[in-house]
Amino acid sequence: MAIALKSACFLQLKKPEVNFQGFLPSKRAIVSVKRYTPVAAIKTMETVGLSETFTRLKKQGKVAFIPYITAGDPDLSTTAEALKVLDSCGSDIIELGVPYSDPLADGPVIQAAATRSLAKGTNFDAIISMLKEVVPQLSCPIALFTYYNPILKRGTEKFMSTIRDCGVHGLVVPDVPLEETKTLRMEAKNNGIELVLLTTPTTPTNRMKAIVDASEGFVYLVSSVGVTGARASVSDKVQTLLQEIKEATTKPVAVGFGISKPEHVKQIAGWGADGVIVGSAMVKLLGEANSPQEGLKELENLTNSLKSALP
Ligand SMILES: O=P(O)(O)OC[C@@H](O)[C@@H](O)c1c[nH]c2ccccc12
Repeated sequence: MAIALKSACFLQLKKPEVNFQGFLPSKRAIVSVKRYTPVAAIKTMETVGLSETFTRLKKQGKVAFIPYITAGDPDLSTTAEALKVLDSCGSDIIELGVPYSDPLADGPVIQAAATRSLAKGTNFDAIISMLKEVVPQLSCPIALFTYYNPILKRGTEKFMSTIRDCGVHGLVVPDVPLEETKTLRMEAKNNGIELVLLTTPTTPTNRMKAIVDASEGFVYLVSSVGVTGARASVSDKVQTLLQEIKEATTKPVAVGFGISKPEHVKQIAGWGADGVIVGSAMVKLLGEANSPQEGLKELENLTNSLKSALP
């Protein structure tokens, strides 16, 4: 397999000569050059799922870096490149958002990204086709991020088998109430998809315990009330919330909402989080740049600065 290294981080992986399609999604062999290894260590990586990723990181005393970007913003080919940049810069899991017309939990940055993407004609089938091309070139797992309606529209079983077949490992659905997750969890399990559930600062303790019990892959701790969007600081309440969740489960906990600076990342890792999730700050760079190449470069720079702040 020929690899042309474009820059310390931006890696152009040629499509592998060997057709990996014959492997089960989780059994793909992959070649990856990680940016932060002084000597480019070419190694074949097995793309593993979310919980296995956290297990590996924990053994290394590392905290997962989990960026979120909106598919199709500014366009799907840039999304494909962005996934490769994020992977090459050492992201441990990538959350890929399916744009939706009524993103009630999203702030202005991600709402605008979804609007731009939908205006470009991005749809679920096009996202799946892109992922079929790109996922075999990645060394980190993808967690698809969607509101509940696109799943219901397609049918839960069909939705799950479709995302499984393109190599997606995880799924995050922020607006499905716990009481309605039974079918979702069953179909996810039947298709080897890890369904991540979310708990918030206002979730009652008993409900939090039920959520962490049901969550697969990791538990998503929403750091603050309100909608997504970069904040100036991270609430100290997150430290207490993390302690409460860790008393209730041994599952990994990743914190999201508002994280946008190296000091945020350091603080959350210091409070014992197993992962940090950064969305709006990433989406803003990609969607508001003067060109896709400029957006990809800025995405690379922000990823490197946040990733280097993590143990
Ligand atoms: O954008 P932020 O503040 O960095 O938060 C992560 C967030 O983007 C991502 O996980 C996400 C995007 N849309 C959401 C809706 C609900 C919960 C989480 C999300």
